[in-house]
Amino acid sequence: MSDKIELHALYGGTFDPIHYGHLKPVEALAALAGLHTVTLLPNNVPPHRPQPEASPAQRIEMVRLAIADNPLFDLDLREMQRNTPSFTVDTLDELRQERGVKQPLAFIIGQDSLLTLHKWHRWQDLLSLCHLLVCQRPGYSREMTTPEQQQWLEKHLAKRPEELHQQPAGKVFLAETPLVSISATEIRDRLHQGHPDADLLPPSVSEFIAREGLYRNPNPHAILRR
Ligand SMILES: Nc1ncnc2c1ncn2[C@@H]1O[C@H](COP(=O)(O)OP(=O)(O)OP(=O)(O)O)[C@@H](O)[C@H]1O
Ligand SMILES: O=C(O)c1ccc[n+]([C@@H]2O[C@H](COP(=O)([O-])O)[C@@H](O)[C@H]2O)c1
Repeated sequence: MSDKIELHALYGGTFDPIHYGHLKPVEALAALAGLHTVTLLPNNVPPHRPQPEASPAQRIEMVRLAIADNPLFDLDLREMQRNTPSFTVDTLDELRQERGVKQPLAFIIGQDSLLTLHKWHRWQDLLSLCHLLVCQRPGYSREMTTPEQQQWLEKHLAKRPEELHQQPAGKVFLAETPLVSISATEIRDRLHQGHPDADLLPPSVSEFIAREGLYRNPNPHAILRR
């Protein structure tokens, strides 16, 4: 048996609901970065946004259905066990304690999340705990918004995916993933207006949403967004 420690990648999200914009870019990322497994990590209390419309149990079930036939993905429910804001740095601290200092760990985000990373709790500690693997997202620049953030990015950029496997943390990998123009907000809005969600998410998730009558009532957050 090889004693090589494999890179473990986690993909956090609110997944309200999970959709092809989550799944397709990450499948491509896995091929580019040599990931054998991607662990989906649904949050309980999203730190920087309104509470999800679907319940935790419904979001978990949608994730389960979405990945049921795809051996690339598995599921970690640890954030669901905490009722405090699901700060990523807390989850990574916990994983580091479990996995030790040598295990290469990565956290996957979309480009929109990278651009607001400086607002995350203890964001400066993230790269001491993991690598960040970043999928492109339509409408979001690959340039950071300030020279300081751009400098930070360039200092940590991984030039080759191999670097992610050779050290436990500290690199940012900007992956050339396909642009998928889907958001959970768009899906919720479509369903609130009685439009179909076809082709935006896996059929099993779409069927679950219909069965549960999810996202059917007028959007509870619409007033807040005006
Ligand atoms: N279409 C997409 N392309 C690339 N990354 C995405 C895409 N949709 C979501 N992500 C990334 O997936 C992670 C989890 O996202 P989240 O569950 O909030 O989905 P969302 O579609 O952005 O939701 P919402 O519209 O409710 O804000 C984030 O890091 C986000 O950047
Ligand atoms: O730790 C933070 O401060 C923090 C702030 C915003 C988002 N996150 C995490 O980033 C992931 C994507 O978040 P979201 O809101 O786009 O679904 C999810 O795992 C969140 O818990 C984490």
